[in-house]
Amino acid sequence: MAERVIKAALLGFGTVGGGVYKVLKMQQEEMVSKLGARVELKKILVRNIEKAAQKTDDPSLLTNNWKEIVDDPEIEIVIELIGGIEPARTYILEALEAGKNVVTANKDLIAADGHILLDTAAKNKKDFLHEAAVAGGIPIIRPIKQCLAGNHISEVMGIVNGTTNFILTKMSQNGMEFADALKLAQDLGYAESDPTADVEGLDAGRKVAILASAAFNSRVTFDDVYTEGITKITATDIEYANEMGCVIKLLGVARNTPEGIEARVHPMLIDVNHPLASVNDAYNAVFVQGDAVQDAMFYGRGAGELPTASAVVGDVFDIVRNILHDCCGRIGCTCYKNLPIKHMNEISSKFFIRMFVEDRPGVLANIASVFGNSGVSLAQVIQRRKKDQYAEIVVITDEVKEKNLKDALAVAKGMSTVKEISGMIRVA
Ligand SMILES: NC(=O)C1=CN([C@@H]2O[C@H](COP(=O)(O)OP(=O)(O)OC[C@H]3O[C@@H](n4cnc5c(N)ncnc54)[C@H](OP(=O)(O)O)[C@@H]3O)[C@@H](O)[C@H]2O)C=CC1
Ligand SMILES: N[C@@H](CC=O)C(=O)O
Repeated sequence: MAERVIKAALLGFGTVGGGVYKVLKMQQEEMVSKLGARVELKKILVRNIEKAAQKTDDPSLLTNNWKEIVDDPEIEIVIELIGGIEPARTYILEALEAGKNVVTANKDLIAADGHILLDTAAKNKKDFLHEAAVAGGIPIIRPIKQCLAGNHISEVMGIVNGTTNFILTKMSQNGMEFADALKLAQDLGYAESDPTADVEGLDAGRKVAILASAAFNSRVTFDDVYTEGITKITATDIEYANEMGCVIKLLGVARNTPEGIEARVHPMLIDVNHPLASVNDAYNAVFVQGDAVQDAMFYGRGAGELPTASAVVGDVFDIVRNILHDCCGRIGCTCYKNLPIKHMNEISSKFFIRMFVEDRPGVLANIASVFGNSGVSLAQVIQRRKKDQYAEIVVITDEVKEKNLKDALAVAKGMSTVKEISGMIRVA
């Protein structure tokens, strides 16, 4: 019997697009035994054909004309790896409407418009798969939607951005400057085309929105997620954290609480013995808590060419099986609930606060009293450096609502004895 060939097109030939091209080549022989068919790239959409020609031994694959792909009935799978909202959104919708299945790693788009893309796929009985959009090479979307479908999931949390984890690791273990560590992360292909998305916590926020929607069966978009990045974390914060037996990690947290869904990304001090403390470099780790499975942890490379391509090609192979069994479109949008989002002000944590205050008797007592008036009690006070007439102090609060902490800081900032509040980090 003739070998079945399934034709696919790649949109974008950058870090991940190049990785997918390589992984498909690496799987060239074995995929036929695995799937009962061969996946063949028929076209690669690029902007600059001359530049892209250096990355392939078959430049005839390259095109800068989208119509050559969307109007080609032979192409059954479109792999979108351009990134960003437009033209990716238009291409994906047109591909689905033209009866093609789609794979993407585009978290920006899914975190904003995932329901529209999934509904369009369902209407056309086509697959829209996006495993690579969260935590790079780690399987997490499929496990949540399929393997853990028998659970009521109450929490998903972890390290979901490789670039910031790489930067924090290099700053704390090698004393590297922020800018140098970021440059290295860019050179290694971990960062987004605009790395602001990584360092300001936006990329992790998008992943938290996607994870929360899948885990809690309720639509959570990027706008629902509180985001804070790592740009304000200094070498001094890292030193204090080390002294306290902690490390600083950028964590994404999604919780399904009786008051609504908590969805947030921010740096956090965690004990060195916490399992996430040893997740370093561009590695990611995600914890899932379900009523039946209880605890599950997923760990692996969260970014980069081949790890991300591994997740993309897994989706492509899944689609090939669905095509062969004529069952595309099996899993559409799983958001059948409409749960409220809990406001950040209502979320409770302990806090690490670093400030410069006048170095004289009574000042600390005054600060403690101001915090106490807003319902914030201080569990620990550390005093270290002195500069002129000022002392740098670090206070660790007891667990308190964000709103109370903000009120206390607003009053403290106005105190004549407080020169500056230099840092505020939540403590796990
Ligand atoms: N890098 C990673 O580790 C991971 C990335 N992702 C996601 O994967 C996607 C791709 O990321 P990545 O490969 O890193 O990004 P790159 O910037 O490396 O690649 C994007 C490619 O798309 C091309 N491109 C941009 N606009 C167009 C267009 N209009 N038509 C055709 N080609 C276009 C770019 O061309 P040109 O070279 O001309 O700019 C570039 O080659 C993004 O959605 C990203 O968020 C997900 C997980 C991990
Ligand atoms: N820029 C992202 C890439 C993968 O999603 C990251 O650093 O995690």
